[in-house]
Amino acid sequence: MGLSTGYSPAGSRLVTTPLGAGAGAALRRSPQLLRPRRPPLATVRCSVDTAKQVQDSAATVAAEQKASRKECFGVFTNTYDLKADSKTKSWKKLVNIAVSGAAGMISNHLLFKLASGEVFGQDQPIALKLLGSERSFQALEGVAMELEDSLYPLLREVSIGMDPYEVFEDVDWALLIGAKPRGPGMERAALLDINGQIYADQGKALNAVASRNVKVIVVGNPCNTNALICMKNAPNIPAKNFHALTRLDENRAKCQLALKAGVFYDKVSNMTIWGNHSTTQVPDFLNAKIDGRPAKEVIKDTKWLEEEFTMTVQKRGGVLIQKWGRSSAASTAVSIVDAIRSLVTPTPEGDWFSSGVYTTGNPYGIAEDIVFSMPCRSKGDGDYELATDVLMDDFLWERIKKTEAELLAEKKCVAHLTGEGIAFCDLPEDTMLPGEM
Ligand SMILES: NC(=O)C1=CN([C@@H]2O[C@H](COP(=O)(O)OP(=O)(O)OC[C@H]3O[C@@H](n4cnc5c(N)ncnc54)[C@H](OP(=O)(O)O)[C@@H]3O)[C@@H](O)[C@H]2O)C=CC1
Ligand SMILES: O=C([O-])CC(=O)C(=O)O
Repeated sequence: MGLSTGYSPAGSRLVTTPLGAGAGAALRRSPQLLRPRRPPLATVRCSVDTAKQVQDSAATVAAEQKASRKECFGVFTNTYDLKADSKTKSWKKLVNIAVSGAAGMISNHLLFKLASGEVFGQDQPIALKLLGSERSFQALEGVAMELEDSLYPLLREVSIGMDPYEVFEDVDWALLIGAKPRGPGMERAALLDINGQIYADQGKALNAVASRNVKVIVVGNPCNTNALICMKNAPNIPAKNFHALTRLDENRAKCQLALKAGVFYDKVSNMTIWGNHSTTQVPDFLNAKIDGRPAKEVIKDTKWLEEEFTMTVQKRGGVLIQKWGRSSAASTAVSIVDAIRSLVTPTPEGDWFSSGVYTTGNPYGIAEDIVFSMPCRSKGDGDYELATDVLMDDFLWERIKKTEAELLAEKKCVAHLTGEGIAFCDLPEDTMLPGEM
């Protein structure tokens, strides 16, 4: 970084300031400027590649700088030369990551993990594109200020906005967390409709402007059906690229098996969560292994596995809310990190991980055309294959059918959002999110 530029307190004029003062200038903006009608958005790159400046005409560069700086947050308006950094530090090409619900609880943990390099690696510079709303915009600026103050070397750009068509432009990853929480007395059908609408809009936006190979992880609940809606509204993006987060459930299940077996949790492998991220989910103890041996051989108490273990995992979120008064945020952020890392690093030989993915073409006989948590393996290229070396028995299959029935019913409730006709909502029973009791 050389000369640094920031917003003037007056707003429209760009001023050149000594290095570091750009952030201060951004923070001193008046309240109106802190909440502009149209928020600053990264419709162009935040940064200006100084190597490129040498070749381009001065006028083009000036225009590009003006446009880009206007649309980035605080210190991230500053010029940097990523090419020079890549050379000296062997950094990879910048990865663009969009996060929705970015001012929420989960994001508050996740963003700092992303920026620290623990997710994509210490040689991977990133740009964060944070999606908020009128409701959260000021909070989002607070989040961006904390990111500025953390001085993460790998965090090259931060932009904030309220329009998914602008925030999602060229993104390589979309971590979709924003969703209305289910309030007391609210029907699951109403939640499906409200949040489904959000995910239909965001799917359309991804379809229009994101990288053609964007990987999408849907966290906002009900995450399986939200992921299906998002995917159906993004026909130009491979269906395989959409995931619903069930990694938190997998982590919870591993923890319970480790506790019962008296081992550390890194000894538990092949832990599948089948189905919906709800209380019908199926933590699979038939295929799970402890220290390389079938879990059922190590834990001989079948009653415990079938009843207590299963229920504890299904309802872990609710118990946590009762204790803490809020839903899991830190452990959810950790599980999002795990989910991403499972896609960008090769799966250890013989193991697998759980993710809610599109069922079409699945080898297990699960109904097609839903998003269902299943065992996956990755070569570390962002893609995955479903594991085929999986055992099935009557107990497991019966439970899988129950969670499948729930997802098929959810799908009917949102037919108006997936382009499949008129919605008809007749849920088999009002099952709960893991966080509800
Ligand atoms: N899959 C999983 O394993 C888990 C999923 N979850 C789910 O993740 C989601 C986010 O959780 P968390 O970060 O704790 O929640 P928060 O309430 O802290 O944040 C959620 C964000 O959602 C956005 N939002 C979108 N629409 C609405 C709306 N109509 N009303 C209120 N907020 C809205 C808000 O941002 P903005 O205003 O900017 O849009 C808000 O910041 C929830 O749906 C939760 O159920 C939680 C734990 C585990
Ligand atoms: O229901 C919620 O919001 C929380 C949740 O998904 C979980 O803890 O698994």
